[in-house]
Amino acid sequence: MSHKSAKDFFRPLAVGAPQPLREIPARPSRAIHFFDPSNEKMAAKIPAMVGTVDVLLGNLEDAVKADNKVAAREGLVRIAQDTDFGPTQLWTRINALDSPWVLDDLTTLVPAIGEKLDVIMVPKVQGAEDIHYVDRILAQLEAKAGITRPILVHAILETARGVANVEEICGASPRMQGLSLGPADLAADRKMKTTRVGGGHPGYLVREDAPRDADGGYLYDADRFRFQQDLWHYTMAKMVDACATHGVYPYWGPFGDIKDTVACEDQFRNAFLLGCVGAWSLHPVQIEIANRVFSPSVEDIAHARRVVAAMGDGTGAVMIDGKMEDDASLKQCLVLVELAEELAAIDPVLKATYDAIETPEA
Ligand SMILES: CCC(=O)SCCNC(=O)CCNC(=O)[C@H](O)C(C)(C)COP(=O)(O)OP(=O)(O)OC[C@H]1O[C@@H](n2cnc3c(N)ncnc32)[C@H](O)[C@@H]1OP(=O)(O)O
Ligand SMILES: O=CC(=O)O
Ligand SMILES: [Mg+2]
Repeated sequence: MSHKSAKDFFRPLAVGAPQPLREIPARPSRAIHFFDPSNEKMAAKIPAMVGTVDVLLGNLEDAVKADNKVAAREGLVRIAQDTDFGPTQLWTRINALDSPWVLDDLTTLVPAIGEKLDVIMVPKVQGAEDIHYVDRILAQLEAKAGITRPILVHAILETARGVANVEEICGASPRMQGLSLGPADLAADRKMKTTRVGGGHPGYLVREDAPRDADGGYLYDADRFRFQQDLWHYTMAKMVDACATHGVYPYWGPFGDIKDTVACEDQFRNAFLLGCVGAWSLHPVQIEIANRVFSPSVEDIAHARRVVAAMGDGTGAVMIDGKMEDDASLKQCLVLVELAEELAAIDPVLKATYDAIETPEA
């Protein structure tokens, strides 16, 4: 928990810094699309991607070669200054707080493109102290540059200590926009014995009981079903609870097997069903997957609207298709209906799809 008193929580941390937000706006962010601003081929594609993806993120940290750190920072400044982002958010991922690059990242980006930067993603966050550091320096830089609205902060949950401190991280600052689960660094930090970027592992499984022979002996050699388990369930659920408690947004992070679009979709859908609002896209092919998976389906919206219509003032119990619906299932339906409305406001194709759903009689 923050050590600030409640009355000071929403006070700017530097004279002249913008007033902190009291609520994080629910802006669609189904795909956070990563690009390396020092990679000319990738960078050239960014202006045309505006409007096709909810968030474009200029990555300065891992996956950018050490020799290219300055070029990436300068490339991001150039792209941000030259591009009209319209409805698309612009985020960046700065280098780690213990790296030789992060101070220059912050002191360069905020004055140059602070008005255009919606969110700064901070990697390898360990506890509230990391957020407090970023919070204060951002306030100082915003004040100096005359930035008129606060730049929000997003933390990556990718260390064991970060997971242990997840609640205090979410509540460390009114700038906290959300958290992403970073499975690659987290696996390394925990000393998990995997070599992948997200996804399951064939060795992490539960096996069907061995059948018995006529004398009741176990047939251990028999063919038995194996059910691969989810390595990330505990962390994702813990992250979602911490985010919901503090009014910030949870995200799945990267899925590294770019060619396995089916497993990527599964990973994203698990995150969606468990409460996440989006995931990272590392390659253009993952944008469509995230946009589809993190938008409520036509079937879910049709059902949710039926429940809303049938529930009248929102109290009591009704039967729909043999199932009991009441105040609590109505609230779940409203989560989907409200998300659909937010997405329809920025996605005309989705709006037309949702508008075409027949609305039931009340
Ligand atoms: C693991 C923990 C983490 O920190 S994950 C986050 C850090 N990693 C990243 O940000 C990775 C970002 N993505 C990439 O670097 C590339 O997509 C990787 C995975 C290396 C694949 O690149 P490549 O072999 O060029 O793919 P490709 O030949 O299929 O590319 C086709 C065209 O699309 C482009 N492209 C590729 N990725 C992006 C991207 N993220 N954003 C925009 N454009 C992208 C390629 O440059 C290529 O362009 P062209 O057709 O040759 O002109
Ligand atoms: O930064 C992301 C990760 O998985 O590590
Ligand atoms: Mg990482």
